[in-house]
Amino acid sequence: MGTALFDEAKAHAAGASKTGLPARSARPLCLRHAASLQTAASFLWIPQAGLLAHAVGRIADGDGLSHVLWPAFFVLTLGIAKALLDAVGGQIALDSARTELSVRRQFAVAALARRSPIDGTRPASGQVASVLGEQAELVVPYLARYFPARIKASVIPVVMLVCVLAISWVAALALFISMPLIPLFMALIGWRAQFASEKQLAATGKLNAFLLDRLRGLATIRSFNAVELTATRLRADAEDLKTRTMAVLKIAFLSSAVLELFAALGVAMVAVYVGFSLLGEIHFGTWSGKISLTEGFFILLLAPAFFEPLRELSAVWHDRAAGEAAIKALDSLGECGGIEIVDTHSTGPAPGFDRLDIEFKNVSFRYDCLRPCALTGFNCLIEEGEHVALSGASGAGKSTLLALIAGLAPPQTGRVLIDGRPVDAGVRSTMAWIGQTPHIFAGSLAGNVLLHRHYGVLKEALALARLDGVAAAYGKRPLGEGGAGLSGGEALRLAIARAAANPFIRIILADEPTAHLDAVTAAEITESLIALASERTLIVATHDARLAARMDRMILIDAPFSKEAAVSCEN
Ligand SMILES: Nc1ncnc2c1ncn2[C@@H]1O[C@H](COP(=O)(O)OP(=O)(O)OP(=O)(O)O)[C@@H](O)[C@H]1O
Repeated sequence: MGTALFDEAKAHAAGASKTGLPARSARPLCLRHAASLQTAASFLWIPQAGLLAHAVGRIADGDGLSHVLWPAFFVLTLGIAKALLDAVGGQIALDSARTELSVRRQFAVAALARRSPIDGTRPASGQVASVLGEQAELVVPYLARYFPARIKASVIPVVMLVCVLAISWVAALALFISMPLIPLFMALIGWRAQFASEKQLAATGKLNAFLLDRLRGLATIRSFNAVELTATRLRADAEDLKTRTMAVLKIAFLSSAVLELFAALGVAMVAVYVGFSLLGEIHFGTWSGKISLTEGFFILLLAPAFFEPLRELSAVWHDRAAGEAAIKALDSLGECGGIEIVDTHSTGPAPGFDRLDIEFKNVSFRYDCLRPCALTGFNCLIEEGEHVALSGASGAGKSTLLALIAGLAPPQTGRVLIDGRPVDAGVRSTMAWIGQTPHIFAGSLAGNVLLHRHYGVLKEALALARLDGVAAAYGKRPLGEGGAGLSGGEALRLAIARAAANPFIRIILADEPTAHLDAVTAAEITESLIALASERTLIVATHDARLAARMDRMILIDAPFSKEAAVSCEN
């Protein structure tokens, strides 16, 4: 069962690889099996009702209770079988819905992981967290409950109608008249419900994104005295979400009210007809001329059951609207677009490369078509082991160049070659990136340096980064959130120690490592970097003349709009 679903999920993914989206119309096979079991369970009510009506008829005819023992036994047996089929079907539906959700989540996460960190169009983290965590859960009730309910609603009423029609065409007509009005009204309401659900989920995502963003910048908000303005905006967004949620609830209540009204009318019409027929007031509407108590009771038992699948469908109608909106939101996370990282398939530590020379061949790159090129026709060769400073005016493209070496984006024209081949995940695993604000995980300083590597390398890495004193002071105590408690210089040293603890590193990319540091700390960081880069390639984008002077050579990058070539000069 699980395998079949998985195969189908793989087929989704295969079909999706061209479009970037899983095929939405395909339903896992297991969901169909679950719906079949639950439908079969509902059908068992027909023989149960027949047996009950038969027993009541016998009792009314004055037969002894012994004549109803066998029907009672069969009603009980059918009841147990019905409950079992329903429970097994429900469990299968739930399991398949969860598996389907996992497949869609994996697909969305894989697509997000491909998006480059330099892609400015990436969805906000708060929104992603809201869609992947909270909103995605709405897919489960939609698939597990709505899908089987829809199958039941399309099959069971028809069969029950045929059973009633076999006895009385008037009772069948009463049911038939009230039935189509229900799906019609529910379809009309459903379109509105889905629209409202999509808007509500979008508002939830927006509010989460806004909240996370502002929480991250709480210190800035406080220092610029913008607390009240932020709170006002938050209040307005929360109010908007409340309005949208109320709109969805209003529609949900409306759809239930419509169904109950028509179901009650249908059952009432049948009950009036059967009652007056049994009293002898009505003499038409049956094939046999007169309705018996057994037949009348059978029709009365089937009438509410006729509406039951529709009532069930109405109860999960809102799940459909919310579930489809959640699938849409998940799929939109999985959509291709924006800047993608080159080759995200991790191959583990790279096997031996010959010489990791880095070569730019006529490389041009722009972030999007609305912006000018960040690099134009750029050529250069950096040999393995060289220490190079990238210099140039702010906005000249130094960080962009580092990003292209790391394969965080492919160039639009030209080629970036390392060891004579385009950048891939293997060669990326030989690189360390040292930025101005390294990410510090929740945990101890040693844990942040090692990142699950062997403990043996810790001492040497800390010593190289001149972080041993700080590490001794912290001991096993966890660092504050986002590295709170570490100075900017110490956070940078931690990044250097991390790179030193990784034995596979051969290329170090450093983006303005000494920016915002005082002269003494900048000099210390410079020394640590040079120690780290011994027998390794070091490429530093910097405005720091002292750091640049310690490199073997400097590559000067022209200002934007006029970069035809890079000027290289020996130190
Ligand atoms: N993520 C991004 N999305 C869109 N445009 C970007 C992005 N990052 C940089 N740019 C643009 O690309 C150009 C080059 O930016 P880049 O950061 O590479 O310059 P830089 O030389 O490193 O500047 P600085 O010395 O100020 O750090 C600039 O015009 C910048 O506005």
